Amino acid sequence: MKPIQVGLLGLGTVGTGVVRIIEGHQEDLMSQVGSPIQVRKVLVKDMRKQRHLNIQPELMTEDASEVVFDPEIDVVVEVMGGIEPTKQLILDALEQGKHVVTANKDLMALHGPEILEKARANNCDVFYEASVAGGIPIIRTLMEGFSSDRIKKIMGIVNGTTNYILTKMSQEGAAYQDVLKEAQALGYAESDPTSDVEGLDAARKMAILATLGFHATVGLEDVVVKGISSISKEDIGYAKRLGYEMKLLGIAERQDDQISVVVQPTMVKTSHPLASVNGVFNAVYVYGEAVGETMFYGPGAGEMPTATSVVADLVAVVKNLRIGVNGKQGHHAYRTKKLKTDDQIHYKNFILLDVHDRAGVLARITQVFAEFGVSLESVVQQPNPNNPDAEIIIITHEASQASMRKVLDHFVSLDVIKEIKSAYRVEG
Ligand SMILES: NC(=O)C1=CN([C@@H]2O[C@H](COP(=O)(O)OP(=O)(O)OC[C@H]3O[C@@H](n4cnc5c(N)ncnc54)[C@H](OP(=O)(O)O)[C@@H]3O)[C@@H](O)[C@H]2O)C=CC1
Ligand SMILES: N[C@@H](CC=O)C(=O)O
Ligand code: NA
Repeated sequence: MKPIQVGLLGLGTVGTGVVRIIEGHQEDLMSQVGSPIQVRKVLVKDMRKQRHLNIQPELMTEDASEVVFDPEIDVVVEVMGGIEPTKQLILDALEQGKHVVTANKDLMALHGPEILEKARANNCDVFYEASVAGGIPIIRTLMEGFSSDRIKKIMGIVNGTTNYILTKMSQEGAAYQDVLKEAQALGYAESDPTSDVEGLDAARKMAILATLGFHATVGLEDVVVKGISSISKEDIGYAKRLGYEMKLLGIAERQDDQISVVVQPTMVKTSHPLASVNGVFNAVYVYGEAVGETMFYGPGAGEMPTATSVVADLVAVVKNLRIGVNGKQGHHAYRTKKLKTDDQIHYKNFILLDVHDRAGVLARITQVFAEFGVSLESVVQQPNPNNPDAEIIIITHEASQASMRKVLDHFVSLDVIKEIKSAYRVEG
């Protein structure tokens, strides 16, 4: 059978893994799809750059048109990242009737609907398994494995870089900046690592997962985002002492036809399976009305895990080619999106207050919670040898986001409170 010709856009961390898997697993791949898979052309930015694998120099190009307009190329694998010129290259490839596999969550979260529409119009596949949770087959799981269920909640640790940083801070007391540098050296971080640490990368992934899970187009603008850069060692220490782990959690919830999607540092009870997801590992917890609780775990970034998902998508394209069903996936986002308002979003909260140590303080504080209808699970006042004042740690029962905001706003002007030191969502 005629070899399948692949054009690669990018030969960085993921692209290198893709070439290694195509070459190293060729026999198995061929047995599954019925023909050899060959890399025909590879786009890079700088051909003089030293590469970590042996690749014939004549396969490399700095001219994207040699990939997207080559009539011999059947599938374009996009692992270069970014929005432009990447988006235009993908649209051009689809226009040429080429199928596309991409690892690009930035692009799929922002322009997924346009790209998928173009693919349908040209009877082409666009697969993007590697874009969320690197090596975990979560996109295929939501699209196919849970097609019969109605998903109510998706909670994910979907950014390897931040999970790596938080784990090292929690387990080794490591300094934030040092661990970030390590994550960059290991190829986990994005070219602009602020998108990892400020939660944007996770937000893009949650937009993709929520779109697939709830069948409504969730855009990046619908995700409320907070990153990890303001988490202190002290916060992590408090979390541990109270029986929680600090995680950057993406949480997408649906109640009837209303949804909410957030990414924020969250204190996760140590008994919850997400609390023990450490290092660069990712996990996605999915709760379905019929199936109940499920969780998917694996490496969320890195050369070979991410390339595994990319090449699996490539195999899916070729299998579709064999049976002539490319571009026939149908619409996944068939529902109208309705977002919850702040008073419809409920969760437990952790609050750490620095207060004046005098009579009546606790009563004043609990009065504010009562005023806004927030019920408390526990209130602990503890001396701090480094602090002449007192620290009060509060865990609330589930309360609406709107009420909690009012409580915190009120605290700012309450004379007995010196500082709201931290406030986090609590799960589990
Ligand atoms: N790294 C990871 O663990 C994961 C990454 N992803 C996604 O995969 C994609 C690739 O990531 P990664 O491999 O880490 O990125 P790298 O930065 O390591 O590699 C990017 C590659 O694309 C090439 N490239 C970038 N821009 C251009 C351009 N304008 N023209 C030509 N070539 C270009 C670069 O060329 P040159 O080598 O010459 O500089 C390089 O080979 C991104 O979308 C990322 O978000 C998804 C999951 C995990
Ligand atoms: N920078 C990302 C890479 C994978 O998507 C991460 O750290 O998870
Ligand atoms: Na995946």
